[in-house]
Amino acid sequence: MAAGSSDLIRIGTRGSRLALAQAHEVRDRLARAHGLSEADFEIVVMSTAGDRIQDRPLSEVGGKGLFTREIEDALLTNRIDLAVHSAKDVATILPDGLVLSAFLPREDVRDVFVGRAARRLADLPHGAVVGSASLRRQAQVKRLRPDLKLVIFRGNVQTRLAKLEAGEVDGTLLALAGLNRLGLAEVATEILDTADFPPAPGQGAIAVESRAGDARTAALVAPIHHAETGTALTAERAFLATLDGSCRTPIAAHVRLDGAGRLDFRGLILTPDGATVFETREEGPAAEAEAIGRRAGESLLAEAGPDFFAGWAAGAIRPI
Ligand SMILES: NCc1[nH]cc(CCC(=O)O)c1CC(=O)O
Repeated sequence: MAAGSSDLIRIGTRGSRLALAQAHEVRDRLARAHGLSEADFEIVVMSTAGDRIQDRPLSEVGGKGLFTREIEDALLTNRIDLAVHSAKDVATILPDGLVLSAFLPREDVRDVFVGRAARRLADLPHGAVVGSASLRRQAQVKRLRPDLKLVIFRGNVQTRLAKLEAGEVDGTLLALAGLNRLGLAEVATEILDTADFPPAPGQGAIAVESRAGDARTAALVAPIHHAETGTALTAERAFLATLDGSCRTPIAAHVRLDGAGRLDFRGLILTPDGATVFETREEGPAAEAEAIGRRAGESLLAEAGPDFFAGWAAGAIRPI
């Protein structure tokens, strides 16, 4: 590619260390796939509402695209060519004119416990304090340990680890994928099994977003797209979309592919106190990923009944 700055491939990202690590991974894979060098790319760092609002739980701040909107605006106004996101931060409905054009091979989907008072979640003393900003993780912890006190714990991975170190909480939960990408996996004191801690839809995957009509960027990212991750994410995102993806509902989903064209889907919704859980499993051809995810969502909606979600609207069930 010519060295003229007009030819630079502009990659939009948030500025956290994790976001930058993800943007660099996309850049490096693109460079390898096309015989390009770092000098052919520009990393454009942007701040999102999710980065600026630190004092409230994400579920209260609400709104779709909390970590993506400003970056999507930059795509739509042609200030960047592609955006790199944690797939789990990307809303199920994208702004008109944008598409998810590639997914990188998925990292480990599991959550980890980082404990100070104990190495294992089960060994925390009665009434210990666990910090998490995620309603899903809060509900899953409450389900196993109703005695624990859950507090809102915002900030990027480093900030949360510093708060833990400072003694603000006795333990916290993080995505192993993020720790791996930061080279910080050794801070985990327990890797949580997906049986008890199924991940958020999309956890561990990096998504590339671009303009729908942008053939140049589509061709650029095609070689770095990982088809299996795309299939898993298609099912998990269809599930989330069917359930409305309200950030106020703890939702978990995990797709496994057997490598022979079959897909195994597990999806759950919980009440925030973890006392009630609805779970579904679906199995089918990987080629029907979207329909399987939707079917799983519909079956949970039917099982949980309208009151499950109506309770939220009416405030009958409160976020912890
Ligand atoms: N906005 C939070 C967020 N979005 C993606 C990740 C981790 C990386 C991933 O799931 O791919 C994290 C941090 C965490 O959950 O610990």
